[in-house]
Amino acid sequence: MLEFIGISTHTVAIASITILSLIFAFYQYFVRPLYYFQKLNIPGPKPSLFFGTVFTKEYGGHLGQVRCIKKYGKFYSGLLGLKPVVIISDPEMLKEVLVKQFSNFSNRFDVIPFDPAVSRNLLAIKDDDWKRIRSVLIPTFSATKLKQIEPIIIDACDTLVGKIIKENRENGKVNIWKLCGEYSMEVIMAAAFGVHVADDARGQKVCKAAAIFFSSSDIALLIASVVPSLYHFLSFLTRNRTNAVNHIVQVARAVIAERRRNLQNGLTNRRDLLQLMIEAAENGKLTDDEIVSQSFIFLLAGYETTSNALGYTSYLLALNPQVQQRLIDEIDEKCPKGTNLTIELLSELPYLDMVFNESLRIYPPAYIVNRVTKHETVIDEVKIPQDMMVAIPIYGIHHNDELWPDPEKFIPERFTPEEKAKRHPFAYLPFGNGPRNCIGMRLAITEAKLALIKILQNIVLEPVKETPIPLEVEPKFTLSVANGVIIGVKER
Ligand code: HEM
Repeated sequence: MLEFIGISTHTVAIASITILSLIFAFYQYFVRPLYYFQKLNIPGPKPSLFFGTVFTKEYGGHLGQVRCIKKYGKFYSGLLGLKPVVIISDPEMLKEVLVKQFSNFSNRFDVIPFDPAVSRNLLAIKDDDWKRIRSVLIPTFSATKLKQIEPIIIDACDTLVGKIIKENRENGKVNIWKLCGEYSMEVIMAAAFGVHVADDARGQKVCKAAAIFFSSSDIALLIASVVPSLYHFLSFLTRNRTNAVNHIVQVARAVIAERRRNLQNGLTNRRDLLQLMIEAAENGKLTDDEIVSQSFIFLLAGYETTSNALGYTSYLLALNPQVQQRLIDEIDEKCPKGTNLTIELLSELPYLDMVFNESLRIYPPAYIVNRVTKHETVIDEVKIPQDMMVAIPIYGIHHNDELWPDPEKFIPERFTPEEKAKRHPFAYLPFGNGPRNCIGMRLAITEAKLALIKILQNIVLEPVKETPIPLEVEPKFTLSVANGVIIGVKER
């Protein structure tokens, strides 16, 4: 019959097989994952075709974590595009993942594909490579080594407070979010790239590149999360990001070369994170590619997180005058204006510690982290398959009212030693936990606390009519805010 209209049965057979194969492939690749967890009897929100659960309004982002924990409990499932993921929020189970069964959970799932020039970074590398590089870098972040970059931080604190006062005198208000960003950038550039942002053209080049990197489109990442193999075909969408990375890499290489020339010429170099890594390289412990990758990841993981933490704390203090006054009293007693700031001072300010901890609880800049299983395991009688991505919803845990009564309230007293002792240590994870926790934690805390002391020695923070209340928080690369945060200040 079909021969009458010029189509042979042979052609029809081939077309039918092709169509059936395509339907089968479509089913296998896109539809089957939707039922993966149903078969395993693991609860979770219903995934949608192509995008799974994590991009949906109801279950995606930081607020989705809170909703899901309430609805599905301590262990639920999701789909990151097509990738099955289990989400664990129970502190005891997390202790198992992050510490007790660490050897099975020592790697992360590669959500972000890194450009090859910076792919040897600590966040991304795996297994023995990670172990080796982490052990080389750990001493670089020790208290003694941190002391060596203290002058960089103190300088940046002075600049920050100078800028706040100037902006307030000119405008009667301050974009504290932006200024905290500049402060954090100044510290990380000086510490990890050895360049001074204000008066070094290379510093400005990296700053510009970083700004492009942090603001560039995530469409490629979104598509890659659905079909990972497509990422490399999307280079036209990631060109800006790749160029930005190349600029950052060029500067890092130039500074490394300059530092080596200095040493050959008998000059001494400043002691910062970069210098400590260069010294490790002299002993054959790191390659130049690895140093560049670490400088890059310190910028990526350390800039926005620390800046946001300081921005959120300033915002919370402005809105909570009683807490702010108590903190000012503590600062006035232990280190009044004019006292030389030092890292040692921080141990004398317990209320500052409580305030900063509570701020990181309410607004954890790294609001989700993950691990991946090497082999199948059982935790709390739940079977977790091999190669499974395990997500840890930090924001959801910090806002779980079973762990934190009145979770939206800013109550620094939650962090008195007595209150802390009553709580499971894995109910609070702003820096992750276990051997693969945040390596920059000590630097971040020091940087933020010294800035807060310097700020409150000089000014009082307060809300103005432009201050966003409530704060609209956006889950981007870090937990961020949409349009900056404007506050008022009064000089003391
Ligand atoms: C307030 C600021 C910061 C926060 C909230 C934060 C948070 C985190 C979190 C939650 C993780 C994952 C931990 C885990 O998976 O258990 C992490 C990892 C990491 N952070 Fe931070 N971080 C901050 C600042 C910094 C700074 C200043 C640096 C570096 C200069 C840094 C470098 C890193 C690196 C390299 C990793 C990967 C560690 C590894 O895999 O071994 N972070 N951070």
